[in-house]
Amino acid sequence: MFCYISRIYILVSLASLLVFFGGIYIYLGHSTPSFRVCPDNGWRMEDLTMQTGLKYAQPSTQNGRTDVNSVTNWNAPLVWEGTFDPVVIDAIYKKMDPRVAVVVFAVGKYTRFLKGFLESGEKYFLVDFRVTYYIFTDNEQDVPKIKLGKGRTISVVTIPSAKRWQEVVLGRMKWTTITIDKQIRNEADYLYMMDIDSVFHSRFGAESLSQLSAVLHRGYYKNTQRDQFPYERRPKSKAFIPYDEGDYYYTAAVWGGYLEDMYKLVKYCYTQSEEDAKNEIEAVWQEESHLNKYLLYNKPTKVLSPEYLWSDYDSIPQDIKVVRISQLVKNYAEVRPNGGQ
Ligand SMILES: CC(=O)N[C@H]1[C@@H](OP(=O)(O)OP(=O)(O)OC[C@H]2O[C@@H](n3ccc(=O)[nH]c3=O)[C@H](O)[C@@H]2O)O[C@H](CO)[C@H](O)[C@@H]1O
Ligand SMILES: [Mn+2]
Repeated sequence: MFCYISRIYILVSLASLLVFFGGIYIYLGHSTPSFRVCPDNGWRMEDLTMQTGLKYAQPSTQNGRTDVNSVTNWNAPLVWEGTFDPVVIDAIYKKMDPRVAVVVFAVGKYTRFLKGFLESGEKYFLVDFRVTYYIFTDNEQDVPKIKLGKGRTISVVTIPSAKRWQEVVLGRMKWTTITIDKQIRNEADYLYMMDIDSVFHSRFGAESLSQLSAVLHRGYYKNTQRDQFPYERRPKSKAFIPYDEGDYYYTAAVWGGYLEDMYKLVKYCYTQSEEDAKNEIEAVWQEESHLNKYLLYNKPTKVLSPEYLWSDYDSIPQDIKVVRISQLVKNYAEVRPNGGQ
């Protein structure tokens, strides 16, 4: 009898242990990427909690931006200056203290852009957050020594040189996929992909963080009909989008999200472009075409206005109240290994 009870007791104990640890395993985010937990402090991503006693302006249901739309037709925020309060946003996201990876490529002559990008990034990009710049380059010696803020680091990844710029821009998908698997997965909660030929001019903060955030391309955000978007139109390519479909045209120069969601998307762009290469076709705007295809059928959870990537080539219209980061004017023919466009 005693023996029988103790056997039941052991079985029940084992079962409860299983349930307990199973629960912790699921809680720690091993089930779905959107349930990730910051490993350092156990804070769940996108828990919109805030400390008590914070002082900030009362939000209004009546006043806000009226000159632009600040919500998509799938009810995701469309972020413009004036649609968020940085005090509230920072309070929410600082509680989690996420680790943010920024992946940039500086291959060939593009190392000249590193200094301006990094120095301005230290002034304006997610200030007071933990940031690691992953610099993929074929020339480690040309990575400048920049004074970084607390909790911010640089990690250099050496990759081969390239003969064609198209090879570099598409290669970003391949090398990022490989390096997330090898290294970044254990070091970051969010990941951004960015062009290096840009300079930050103003706050680019935690309001940009979400499961998947994409930026409206400055050239097509206002009056362009969907059949005029520069999507890939040849059915032979994996990036093909028919003329009567499309939401927006997104830039491939700034995009970000949860590490695992970004991994899935970067890998998608990589494998789709590999398929295209097998079929002897290259999408019209390389990875940007594949990115736009993905985001049409897998909607981003935040859409960022062109404030989050403007260009020094263009004048600034009324609805762009602040330029947060801008592409530099460059001599394409001089800076690219196989010349211009
Ligand atoms: C504003 C915008 O929409 N930018 C996109 C547009 O780029 P851009 O015309 O701005 O292309 P780009 O010359 O800046 O190339 C994209 C990035 O690749 C890297 N790079 C490129 C060439 C090279 O020799 N070495 C090197 O390191 C570097 O990080 C650069 O910023 O079209 C490209 C693909 O056609 C990409 O989709 C860019 O994201
Ligand atoms: Mn660029």
